[in-house]
Order: sequence, then C-alpha cells, then structure tokens
Amino acid sequence: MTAKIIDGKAIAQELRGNIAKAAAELAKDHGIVPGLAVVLVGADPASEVYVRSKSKAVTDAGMKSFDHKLPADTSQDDLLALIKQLNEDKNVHGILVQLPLPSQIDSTLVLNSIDPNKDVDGFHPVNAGRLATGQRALVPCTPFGCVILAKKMHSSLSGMNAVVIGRSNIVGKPLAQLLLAENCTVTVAHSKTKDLPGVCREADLLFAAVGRPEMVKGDWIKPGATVIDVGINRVPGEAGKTKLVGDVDYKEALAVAGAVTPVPGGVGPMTIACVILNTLRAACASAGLPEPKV
Ligand SMILES: NC(=O)C1=CN([C@@H]2O[C@H](COP(=O)(O)OP(=O)(O)OC[C@H]3O[C@@H](n4cnc5c(N)ncnc54)[C@H](OP(=O)(O)O)[C@@H]3O)[C@@H](O)[C@H]2O)C=CC1
Ligand SMILES: Nc1nc(=O)c2c([nH]1)NC[C@@H]1CN(c3ccc(C(=O)N[C@@H](CCC(=O)O)C(=O)O)cc3)C=[N+]21
Repeated sequence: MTAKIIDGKAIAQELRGNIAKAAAELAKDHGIVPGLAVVLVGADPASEVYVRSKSKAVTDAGMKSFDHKLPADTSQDDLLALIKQLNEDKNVHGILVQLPLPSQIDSTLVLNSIDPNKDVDGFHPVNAGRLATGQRALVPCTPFGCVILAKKMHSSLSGMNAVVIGRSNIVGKPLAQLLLAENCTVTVAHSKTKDLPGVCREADLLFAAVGRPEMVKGDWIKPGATVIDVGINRVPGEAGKTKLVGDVDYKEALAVAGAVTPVPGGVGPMTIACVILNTLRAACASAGLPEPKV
C-alpha cells in the first residue's frame, strides 16, 4: 500500500484564503481589522523563522501585525509590562509570546498574564479549562491544525481509536481534548507507556508529538491508519547541512498507513494558519459577533 500524502501546505493555504475573505467582511461590515501582537524575546534562529512566517501570514490575510522583538536579557517585569500594555490595546485582538523564553523569565507566569480573550495560543488555564469543559475557547494552534487535517481524511472522526503520543500542555493534552470532543476513543501515550508500539497499532488515527526523530516505525502503524506527524526535528543531512524530519519514519509509514503528513509541509503550516484563524476568532468574539465561518 502507498499512503495518501496529506498536503498540509495546500490545506493551510486554502484555509488562509478563507480567513482573508472573512477578515475582509469583518472590516467591511463592522469596521474591525484583527490585529496580532507577536512577542519574541532573544534571537533564537528557529523562533525568528516562525515569527516571520506568522507576521507574513497575518498581513497576507489583511490583518495587522505588531511585532515586539526584545533583547535576550529582558527582565520578567519588563515583559509583564509589555503584556499589560497589549492587553489594554484595542487594536490588538491576539497576543502570542513565542516559546521558549530565556531562563530568567517564568513562562507560566507570563502566559497566565495574557488576557484569555486575546490568548491566540490557547495556553492560558482559562482556555484550557474552557476546552476541557466544551465551552467556546481559543484552542492551541498545533492541535487545532492536526484535527483539521484528520477531518480532511475522514468526514467524521466519531468512534475512531485515536492515539496521541506526547502529553505536553501545548500539543498532546489539548489534542486529546479536541479528539474527545470529536467523539474519538482517545489514548494518550508518553515516556512511561508500556508497549508503545502495541498501543500505536490499535490506532485508526495516530498522532506523534514527541520530539524524537523518526521514532515511530512502520510496524507500529495499523495498516490503513491516518498518521499525523507533529514532530519538527533538525538532524544532520547531506553535505554538512541539516534537514527537518518528523517523529515518524516517513518512508516506512508510507508503505503501511492509509494517509500520512510529511515534514516539512504537514502540521507546521497548519499551525501558522490556525494562529491567524484564532486572531480572527478573538476579534469576532471581542465585538460580540458569532464564530466566523471559514
Ligand atoms: N508542527 C508544529 O507546529 C509544532 C511542532 N512541535 C514539535 O512537536 C514535538 C513535540 O513537542 P512538545 O509537545 O512541545 O514536546 P515536549 O518535549 O513538551 O513533550 C514531549 C512528549 O513526548 C513524550 N516522550 C518523550 N520521549 C518519549 C518516548 N521515548 N516514548 C514516548 N513518549 C515520549 C514525553 O513524555 P513525558 O511527558 O513522560 O516526559 C512528552 O509528553 C517536537 O518535535 C516539537 O518540535 C511542537 C509545537 C508545534
Ligand atoms: N507561543 C508559541 N506558539 C507556538 O505555536 C510555537 C511556539 N511558541 N514555539 C515554537 C513552536 C513550534 N512552532 C512551529 C510553527 C510552524 C512551523 C512550520 O511552519 N514548519 C514548517 C517548516 C519551517 C522550517 O523550515 O523550519 C513545516 O513544517 O513545513 C513549525 C513549528 C510553533 N510553536
């Protein structure tokens, strides 16, 4: 069997086009231009790439982008003061503080200081709690993107066995909540899970969010399963260069799975699209408008 390749890049592009249309309507009908503030502390090269692609996606969608680049030795108090200012700024509907933060800053404290209504990452405990209790919430972008990709392959996920490898607050846990809301039977696996390959083989939908290059092998995959690879791992490539690989052995997965996401070009572009979508959602909610249709 050769798996279908799930083209995250193309699906993200289509979604971004729909978001741009909805944003144009919001501007025309209500005079609101959604704005996203991205805060980057320090100069990590990978973070700079992500921040650039987020800002570009925002302006491509006809929204406003406010970039705040702070030096690596920024104090926690200065960062909290900036967030307070952004919380109060009427032109800012979404705030994203790029992780990881330098060690002198308490990330949890910083994330908890963002107005939950502007928390487009969905990391604030209010949004995590809203998601877990089935209320309208800003949902973390990477899990949001993963579920959109799974639903492109299956019109309904109801009753499917979903296995999520990884239980981080930013990917694994919220992904499990979203899948539960889609009526999947959800298993969350992690570093203490016994017989991980056997657990994975039960999955109709397998999500890998581990951070270990090509850990998931072909014989861990149920034939015909849909495999969504969240991992972004930079490993040595040819001619002294580095290359990106996922948490799934892509070649082996292609031979067994029904559908699989590539890395790059799978979940990553969907994360960016969902940041923009959440900014639009936050702008609509702030004006008391219903959930935008995209
Ligand atoms: N495409 C995208 O947009 C994004 C991609 N990523 C990528 O996704 C991956 C995961 O990110 P993140 O959730 O932040 O990572 P974390 O390091 O926070 O979490 C990793 C999880 O994997 C589990 N784990 C580690 N080793 C094993 C193992 N050998 N067997 C089973 N489980 C294991 C850990 O278990 P335990 O809890 O027991 O320690 C933990 O729950 C990374 O590659 C990251 O780069 C992240 C965000 C966005
Ligand atoms: N507050 C916060 N929110 C985040 O959402 C967040 C974060 N911090 N810190 C880092 C992780 C990682 N992340 C990615 C986003 C896009 C790609 C992406 O677009 N990847 C491209 C490849 C890009 C490349 O070539 O490096 C792809 O997979 O095709 C990857 C990873 C968001 N994160």
